[in-house]
Amino acid sequence: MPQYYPIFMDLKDQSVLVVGGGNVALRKVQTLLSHGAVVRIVSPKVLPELRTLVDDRTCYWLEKEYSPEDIGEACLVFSCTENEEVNQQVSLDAKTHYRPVNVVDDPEKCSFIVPSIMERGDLNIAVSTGGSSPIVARQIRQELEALYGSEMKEYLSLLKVWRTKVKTSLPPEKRSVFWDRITDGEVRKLIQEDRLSEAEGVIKQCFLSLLD
Ligand SMILES: C[C@@]1(CC(=O)O)c2cc3[nH]c(cc4nc(cc5[nH]c(cc(n2)[C@H]1CCC(=O)O)[C@@](C)(CC(=O)O)[C@@H]5CCC(=O)O)C(CC(=O)O)=C4CCC(=O)O)c(CCC(=O)O)c3CC(=O)O
Ligand SMILES: NC(=O)C1=CN([C@@H]2O[C@H](COP(=O)(O)OP(=O)(O)OC[C@H]3O[C@@H](n4cnc5c(N)ncnc54)[C@H](O)[C@@H]3O)[C@@H](O)[C@H]2O)C=CC1
Repeated sequence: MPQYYPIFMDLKDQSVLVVGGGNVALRKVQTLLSHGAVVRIVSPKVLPELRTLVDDRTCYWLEKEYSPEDIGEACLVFSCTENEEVNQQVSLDAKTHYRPVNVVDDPEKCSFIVPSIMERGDLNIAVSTGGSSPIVARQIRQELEALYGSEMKEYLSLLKVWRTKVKTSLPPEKRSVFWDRITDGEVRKLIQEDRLSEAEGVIKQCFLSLLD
């Protein structure tokens, strides 16, 4: 089988359906909410943690068993029940409506699977083992978290600001000299050591040295 095709999807204000209200549903709902999705849970029961999110109006809960019309406007569908028949039905209905679907315990019924993710500001790393071992995906994510610390947030936002300036002020051949120098490790290290103004100084000096 070919590998899954990874994409980064904008879920802000998009409707997402989660069928089931157990631990797996909770994990998926938390990640979906932190990415701005409008989450609808369909389940006769939900865990207290999900109940709190519903009470706080962070997501919606339809207190009932799943039925096909629940697919509604959902741009993504997650089936997180322990009932294989229900999971099979959700998968079929979603596919009939051409909606991407994730079924927790059966990659065969999935049209997409969820990676292990880490975020540091604009840095977003997603790790997948294609379903071979979610635990290994988690471990690799944890190794990457140790490698890329909180400095990445500041580092990337600084580079983003300079990118616009550099694009308009330097010719292409000088731009690559600039970026090679700025990303050679020194600036990131200074930010790591909380020496932000020195980091900015290195960037500024390099920029000025390349201006005609
Ligand atoms: C195929 C996939 C479908 C999907 O869910 O999209 C799938 C399937 C299954 N997972 C199972 C078990 C566990 N999964 C986790 C955790 C995560 N599982 C995630 C993704 C995926 N899981 C997709 C493939 C990802 C890939 O590898 O590419 C993560 C990355 C993302 C997320 O779910 O949000 C998230 C880590 C987040 C993080 O911490 O970074 C833990 C807890 C842990 O270890 O922390 C347990 C043990 C808990 C327990 O068993 O109680 C089982 C049961 C059989 C088994 O035990 O193996 C199946 C079914 C099967 O394999 O048939
Ligand atoms: N992909 C993954 O990461 C993992 C998958 N699993 C598997 O995923 C399944 C779910 O795991 P948990 O959340 O721990 O189970 P759980 O038993 O805590 O939750 C199942 C939920 O489904 C709901 N449900 C049952 N019938 C329904 C219906 N007809 N319509 C709507 N909702 C319905 C229940 O009310 C309950 O809230 C299990 O089969 C488990 O083996 C387990 C661990 C990890």
